[in-house]
Amino acid sequence: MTLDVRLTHRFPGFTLDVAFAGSDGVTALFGRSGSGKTSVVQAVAGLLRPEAGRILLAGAPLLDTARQVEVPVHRRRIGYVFQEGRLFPHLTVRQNLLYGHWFTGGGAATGLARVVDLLGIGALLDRAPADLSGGEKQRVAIGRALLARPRLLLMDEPLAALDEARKAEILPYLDQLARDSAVPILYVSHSLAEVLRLASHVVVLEAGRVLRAGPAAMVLSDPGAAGSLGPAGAGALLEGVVRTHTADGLTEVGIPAGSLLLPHVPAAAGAPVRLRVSAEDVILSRTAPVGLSALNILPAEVLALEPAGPGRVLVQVRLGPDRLLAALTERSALALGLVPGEPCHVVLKSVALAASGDASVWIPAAPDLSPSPGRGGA
Ligand SMILES: Nc1ncnc2c1ncn2[C@@H]1O[C@H](COP(=O)(O)OP(=O)(O)OP(=O)(O)O)[C@@H](O)[C@H]1O
Repeated sequence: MTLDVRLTHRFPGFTLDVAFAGSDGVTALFGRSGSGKTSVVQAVAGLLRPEAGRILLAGAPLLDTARQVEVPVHRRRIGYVFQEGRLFPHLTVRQNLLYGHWFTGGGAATGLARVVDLLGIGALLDRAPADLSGGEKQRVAIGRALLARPRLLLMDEPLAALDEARKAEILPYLDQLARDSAVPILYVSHSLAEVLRLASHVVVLEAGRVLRAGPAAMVLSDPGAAGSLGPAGAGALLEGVVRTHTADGLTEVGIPAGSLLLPHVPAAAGAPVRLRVSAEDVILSRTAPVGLSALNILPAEVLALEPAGPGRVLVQVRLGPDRLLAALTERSALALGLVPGEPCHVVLKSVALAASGDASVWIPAAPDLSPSPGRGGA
């Protein structure tokens, strides 16, 4: 099921002008505070009527201002999960979960059992919302949205109100949801860690416009998106498979360009993993380096060089079918004589696990984009 969004809208001092297509799985809307993420989500939900635009879900219009089509909010069958759960305080968890059903007339028993299992909320069914932790409330809110049998789930910073421990508690459920549920998700976040873990597609918004959009790995390794992703954010997202665990406590992970050694990854051989390399953790060499302590050295090819602030360049290289960014000083790039098309070697100082097919695997934190101080200055 695809989502196709094209809209323009003016607020005083801010113009939203975006066009992008979502994908199956999770499409992340990523960008600084005030870049327009919530406005886009509200337009898709039908809570904001854009001045002009067309929004298609699975080819059918939710909105088409040129043809005066506007499907009312309650007919869109879109689930919306907000920052804080917004459960009905006077209803139990079970009643909250079934609330959406009363409108859609779905097969309550089977749907409830599946959603309760997916989100691990079986023990909470008879409790009142006041007796739940923040993470549990969010899981119930997600369950309620799913039980209304939505065609699309909108999640606007669903973890933003939670502390790190609660985020870590709920992320595996979101992972599972992204993998198991047939419902596509439009996920708003300015946390790169969440985006890297969950998203198959990323739309980077900047000042009301789409800066870059595409598969997560392409956007992360695109020098044009680096300014919005932050200095430690850009780099590469590599899909790999656990090959073996070595006797000295490392894990060998196969990626299309070869294999990488990581600190022990607690996942079985054959498990898919998503790896994250920050552009700051990549060294380039023209010749195969010798006598280095780094474990991960792979042949690559220079694709492009982009200025990245005073005295800095971002070098995009091809690593097998993958792309990767290296942040270098201009001086190093000149000294190395890096030009597009030339072979080189990448030395990876650090590789982090961004996600694992095994939801129980510990995921190290990736840097977040801190919200900028004021709104409207985007
Ligand atoms: N109802 C409104 N009236 C006037 N301006 C608005 C309104 N809603 C949003 N804006 C402005 O539109 C811009 C985008 O806001 P929006 O909430 O969509 O951004 P965002 O990327 O979701 O931000 P955040 O991450 O802080 O939630 C901001 O400048 C905001 O002040």
